[in-house]
Amino acid sequence: MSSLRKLIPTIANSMASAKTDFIRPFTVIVEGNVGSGKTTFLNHFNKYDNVGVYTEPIEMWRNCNGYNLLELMYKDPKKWSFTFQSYVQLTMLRQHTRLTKYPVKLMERSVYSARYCFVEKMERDQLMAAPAIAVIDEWFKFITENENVGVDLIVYLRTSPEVVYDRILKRNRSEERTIAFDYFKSLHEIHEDWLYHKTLHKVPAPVIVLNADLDQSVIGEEYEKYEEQILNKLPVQAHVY
Ligand SMILES: Nc1ncnc2c1ncn2[C@@H]1O[C@H](COP(=O)(O)OP(=O)(O)O)[C@@H](O)[C@H]1O
Ligand SMILES: Nc1nc2c(ncn2[C@H]2C[C@H](O)[C@@H](COP(=O)(O)O)O2)c(=O)[nH]1
Repeated sequence: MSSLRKLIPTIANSMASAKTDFIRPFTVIVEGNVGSGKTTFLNHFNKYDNVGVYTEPIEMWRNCNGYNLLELMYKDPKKWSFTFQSYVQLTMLRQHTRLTKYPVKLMERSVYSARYCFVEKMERDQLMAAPAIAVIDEWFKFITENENVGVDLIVYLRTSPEVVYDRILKRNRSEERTIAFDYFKSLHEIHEDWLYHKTLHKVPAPVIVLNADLDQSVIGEEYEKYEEQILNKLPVQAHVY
C-alpha cells in the first residue's frame, strides 16, 4: 500500500476530531437597519477581554479582487445584486465559522439578515430574478443546515428610518450617496417584521430590542442595561422587549 493511502485514515481521523473539537462560543448577532449604530455598539464591547468582536466585512465587499461590489450593487442593482449577495453570503459564512479563543462572539449582522432582510428586499423590488434567488436560497439552506452558524442571542438595534437617514447623510459613505430615503424605510419595515413582530421569517434566537434612536451622548446607558445578557452572564429571557 502506498504511503499516501496509509495516511488517509489519519487525515480523516484528525479532521473528524477537529470537527468535534470545535466548540461554538456564545454567539450574539447585532442586527439593525443601515446606519442604526451596529459598529458603534460593537466598539462599546471591545473593552471586554472575554468578547471577540467581528464587524461586518465591508472592506471585502469594497475590494473583491479589485472590484468594489458594494458600489457596483448600488449603481446597478438589477445587474449586480446576485453577485453582491453571493459574496456577502460567503463572507458572512466565514465570519460565523471563524475560530475564536473568546467565550463570547459578537458579530455585526449575519447570514440570516443577508437572506431575510436584504435578499427579501431585492426580491420585493424585483432586482433579482427568481432563479437567482433560488440559488442564493439553496446555498442559505445548505449553510444553515450543515455549517455551525448557530446563534444564541440577537441584539436588534431598533431605529426609525428618519434617524438612520440623517446618520447616513452625515457619515457620507461614497457608495451610499445615491440611496433614497424609501430604501431605508422599506428595510426598516422588513427588520421590524422579522425581529419585532416576528411575522416574516424564522427568528434563529431570542431577541433583545434596544432603542437605538437614542443619541450617542446617552445610548451607553441603553447598552449597559443588557450587558450581562450579552456577555452571557445571565440566562437570556426569550422575547425580551
Ligand atoms: N446613537 C447614535 N447617535 C448619533 N449618531 C450615531 C449613533 N450611533 C451611531 N451614530 C453615527 O451614525 C453613523 C452610523 O453609525 P454606525 O455605527 O456606523 O452604524 P451601522 O454600523 O449600523 O451602519 C456613524 O457616523 C456614527 O458615528
Ligand atoms: N444589498 C445588501 N447590502 C448590504 C448587506 N449587508 C450590508 N449591506 C450594505 C448596507 C450598507 O450600505 C453597507 C454596510 O452596512 P451597515 O449597516 O453596516 O452600514 O452594506 C446585504 O446583505 N445586502
